[in-house]
Amino acid sequence: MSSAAALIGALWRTSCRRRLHGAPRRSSDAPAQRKLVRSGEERKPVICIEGNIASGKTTCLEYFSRTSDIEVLTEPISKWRDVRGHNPLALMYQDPARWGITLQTYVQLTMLDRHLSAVAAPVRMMERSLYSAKYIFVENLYRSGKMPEVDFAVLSEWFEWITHNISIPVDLIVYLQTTPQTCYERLKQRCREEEKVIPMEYLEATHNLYEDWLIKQTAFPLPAPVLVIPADHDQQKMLQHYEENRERILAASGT
Ligand SMILES: Nc1ncnc2c1ncn2[C@@H]1O[C@H](COP(=O)(O)OP(=O)(O)O)[C@@H](O)[C@H]1O
Ligand SMILES: O=c1ccn([C@H]2C[C@H](O)[C@@H](COP(=O)(O)O)O2)c(=O)[nH]1
Repeated sequence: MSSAAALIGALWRTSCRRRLHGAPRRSSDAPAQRKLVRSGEERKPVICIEGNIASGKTTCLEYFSRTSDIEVLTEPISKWRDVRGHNPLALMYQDPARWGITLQTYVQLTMLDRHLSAVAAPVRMMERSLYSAKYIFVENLYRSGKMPEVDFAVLSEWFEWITHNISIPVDLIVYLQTTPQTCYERLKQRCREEEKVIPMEYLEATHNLYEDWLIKQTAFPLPAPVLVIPADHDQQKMLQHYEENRERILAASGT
């Protein structure tokens, strides 16, 4: 994979991360943790756009992609739908107990690759993260009884090894906060073949996990501060919200 080469030249180095005053402990804040970091590259701000399925993340990224100084990375969903001729996303929705670990292993790899890829512009905005793959989707499969305990244990070991040993810088999380009902309507409108089987209960479960993680901040460590943007509004209103929040987003990323 493209970023594997980046790791080969990586250095073991003490990772001193900025810590917001009073912010909850973050997963990447292990004291004086020596982590693998990309070498030979200036550190640039990274903003992750988080939100439930069909909440409007891609649409938000499209809007910001019109700004030349921002590099936009969407989720590598085309890979999840086609790895050497197989479709692990479709398989997972057909039989989560059998294929959940297959999809989530590949999601973890491809998201890690996204995080480690060279940043081509002064600011990076990316859709979701290694963190939400684990804290929302793996967690949901496990809690709903659709992922065997051994699969959850193996994925958790991988995740913990990665986050303890590799620096995954995130400077700001922008949470597009929707109701599950809004997502259900947008999901139906988008009509992605693999997702036709998604029931409302699935969106409620992932919504609750997002809320526990990013709003109540009780479930899992936060890798970065969170900016919440209410996202149930129509497209035009959302574009206004993005414009209103542009400075806060870019300022919070340190630019
Ligand atoms: N504010 C909005 N109001 C109505 N429909 C929207 C809005 N934002 C996005 N959509 C539509 O909802 C669907 C899902 O949006 P998308 O940006 O793909 O979400 P995500 O990337 O979070 O899955 C798409 O068909 C998109 O055109
Ligand atoms: O870790 C993950 C991340 C995503 N998915 C699924 C959920 C959706 O069906 C797609 C992503 O689509 P968005 O509409 O952009 O949220 O992939 C998953 O199963 N596991």
